[in-house]
Amino acid sequence: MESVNLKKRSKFMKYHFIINPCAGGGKAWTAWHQVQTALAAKPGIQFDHATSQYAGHPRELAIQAVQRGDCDCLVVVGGDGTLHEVITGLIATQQEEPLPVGYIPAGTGNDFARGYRIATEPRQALDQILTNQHPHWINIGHYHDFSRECEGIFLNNFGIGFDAAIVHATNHSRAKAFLNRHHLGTFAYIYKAVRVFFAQPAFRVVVDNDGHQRTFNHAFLLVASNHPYIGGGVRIAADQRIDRRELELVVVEKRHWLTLLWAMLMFASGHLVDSRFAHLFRGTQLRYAVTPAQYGQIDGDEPGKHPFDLALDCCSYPLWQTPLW
Ligand SMILES: Nc1ncnc2c1ncn2[C@@H]1O[C@H](COP(=O)(O)OP(=O)(O)OP(=O)(O)O)[C@@H](O)[C@H]1O
Repeated sequence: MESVNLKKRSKFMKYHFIINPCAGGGKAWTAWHQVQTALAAKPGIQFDHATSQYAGHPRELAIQAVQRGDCDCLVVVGGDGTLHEVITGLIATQQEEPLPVGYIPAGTGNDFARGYRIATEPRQALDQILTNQHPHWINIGHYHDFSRECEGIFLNNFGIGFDAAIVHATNHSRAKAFLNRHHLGTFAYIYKAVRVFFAQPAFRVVVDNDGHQRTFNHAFLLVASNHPYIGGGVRIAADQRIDRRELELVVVEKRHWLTLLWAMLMFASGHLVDSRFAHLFRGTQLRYAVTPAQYGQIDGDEPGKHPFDLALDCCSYPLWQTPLW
């Protein structure tokens, strides 16, 4: 994918907003109203919008925007799941000159905004888009799962085991909608994390590290990251950068519940990578397999519970948004 002609777009751009009104328990809808007010105060900015009506619709709206060809930048108002869907749709269209994306974060976790340094205040995030002058190419994780013969991307992370079981438990919790509505989504994660900690069994991971196999028979947490943050701001890959063509894989083992508890406390405090409990692998390509069946999470979405046989590599996509620093 080339960045040809993207520079000339900085003036007279037309923005197409895609809003997921349900993201963040309705936070995105409030954010969109703030964005609309801010746009109304800036005459001359051309924009239109579409509201997603169901899960999967953001992807379809992104593809339709490319097919119409009547905008210069797609702006997502929603959570990381909505952004993931939109970029998946855009990559699927295989545009010669990719339509750049801006993001107004309004989900529960907003890890992508932390990783790319986007303000969580909608008007400030909008300014980062409107004042931007050139495309910023970000790294994106691409996976092929040979166990199910499917592929896809991740902007944040692809987790298997502990974090994915928390995502599963939280997503299927009856309290989630209530807690989100009252901006208490983080408590739902913590509550489920404690329960999963005791319930989650160890599993087997075989990592192919440049032709040398490393086997972990008691893996508990396995996360491939594209930037440092997971689970609403926990630092799991401290040195990872979203503008660097690289992925980081961390494996944590369950040897004894006390050492695991210590590792999980290091994880929660953002110091896991400094601990002796974490095994790190870095590269533009990663290859590993997991047995038996485990929960997975891809940017917070659930591919289901099954064995994984994964090959990861990197691709890139342009954002039209200046990072905060
Ligand atoms: N109108 C809609 N009704 C229900 N779901 C929708 C609608 N529009 C989009 N979705 C789906 O909602 C899902 C979750 O969105 P998203 O991840 O952005 O919000 P969130 O879960 O609140 O935020 P976070 O991922 O930060 O926790 C996406 O898969 C998206 O397809």
